[in-house]
Amino acid sequence: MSHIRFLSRKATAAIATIGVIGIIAARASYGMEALAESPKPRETMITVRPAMGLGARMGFFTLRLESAQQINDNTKRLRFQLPDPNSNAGLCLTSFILTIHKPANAWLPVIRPYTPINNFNEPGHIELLVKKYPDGRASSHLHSLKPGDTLTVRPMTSFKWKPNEFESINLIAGGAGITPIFQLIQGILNNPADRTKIKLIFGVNTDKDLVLKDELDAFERAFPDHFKVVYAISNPADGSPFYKGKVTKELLQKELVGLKDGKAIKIFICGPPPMEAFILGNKGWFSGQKGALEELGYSSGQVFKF
Ligand SMILES: Cc1cc2nc3c(=O)[nH]c(=O)nc-3n(C[C@H](O)[C@H](O)[C@H](O)COP(=O)(O)OP(=O)(O)OC[C@H]3O[C@@H](n4cnc5c(N)ncnc54)[C@H](O)[C@@H]3O)c2cc1C
Repeated sequence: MSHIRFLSRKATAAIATIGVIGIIAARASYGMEALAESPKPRETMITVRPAMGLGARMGFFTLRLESAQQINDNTKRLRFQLPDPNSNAGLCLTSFILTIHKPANAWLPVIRPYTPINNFNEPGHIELLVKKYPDGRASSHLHSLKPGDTLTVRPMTSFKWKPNEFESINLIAGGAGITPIFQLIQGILNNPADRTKIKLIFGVNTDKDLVLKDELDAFERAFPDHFKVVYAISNPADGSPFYKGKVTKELLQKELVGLKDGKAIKIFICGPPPMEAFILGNKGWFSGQKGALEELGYSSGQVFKF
């Protein structure tokens, strides 16, 4: 019995390893193609020189942590130096990076996506905003990094943004899910040729979870005709000036802009699993739960989930 169990554990690990390598290779080649094919506006181009080391040939790069800033009790802003201080990171709107590290006692590496949030025009750096989950393998590792430590990453393309493809977009972010949404907002507003109107609904648990609020407020002041934000707090502090409660169907109905059946609209969403299930639905073998957006008449083609 124990022999059979041992063999099956080995087989399982081998299959898992092949699977992970396959996923990395497939996603890596997708990312390469996507980066090569996509139109690359000058302001969203970054050129990362490959690090000379393990993984360089697969498109992985080694970044050095310059500084780590604690934003609230569970979130850090991590600033990494790019290999070339004079170039920017080679990402197009929208992108994320895969981080990879191998815990000492683990067979397989831990690979997770994170979203650069700094201005893509800025040379020499990328910045991540990372929320630490209790026992979270990647987030705990990232939070443990000290200035001078290195991190292996792989750039990847997400939704390929084309300026002015949509007249208006609605963005729905929950908690740490603000990062890809913020990247999109910043990329649009930093491009004077992009006239897309943006409405953001940002839901969090408490007032202190409103990360990037200063930056969002500054965008709203600078681009009052193009960007509006609504903050929703499920457990607000006394006197909190924001919408009180979770993101509900009623709130979506009140705040989302644009026509449900218009082609000129797109909705982007990134949030914790329960929020995404509520808004997008949870359809599977045992559940046929409709999402709030579908109930409000939006079609799945109008929605992109990061
Ligand atoms: C495209 C994309 C971009 C992302 N960008 C960022 C980013 O910029 N910043 C950032 O902080 N995160 C980001 N994430 C989430 C990130 O990739 C990890 O999923 C997250 O950090 C947890 O990984 P972990 O290894 O620490 O936790 P795990 O070891 O995978 O899980 C540990 C525990 O945390 C819980 N947990 C894990 N993820 C979540 C979650 N999202 N909500 C609630 N509980 C959770 C698990 O249920 C488990 O109990 C992004 C995800 C995607 C898909």
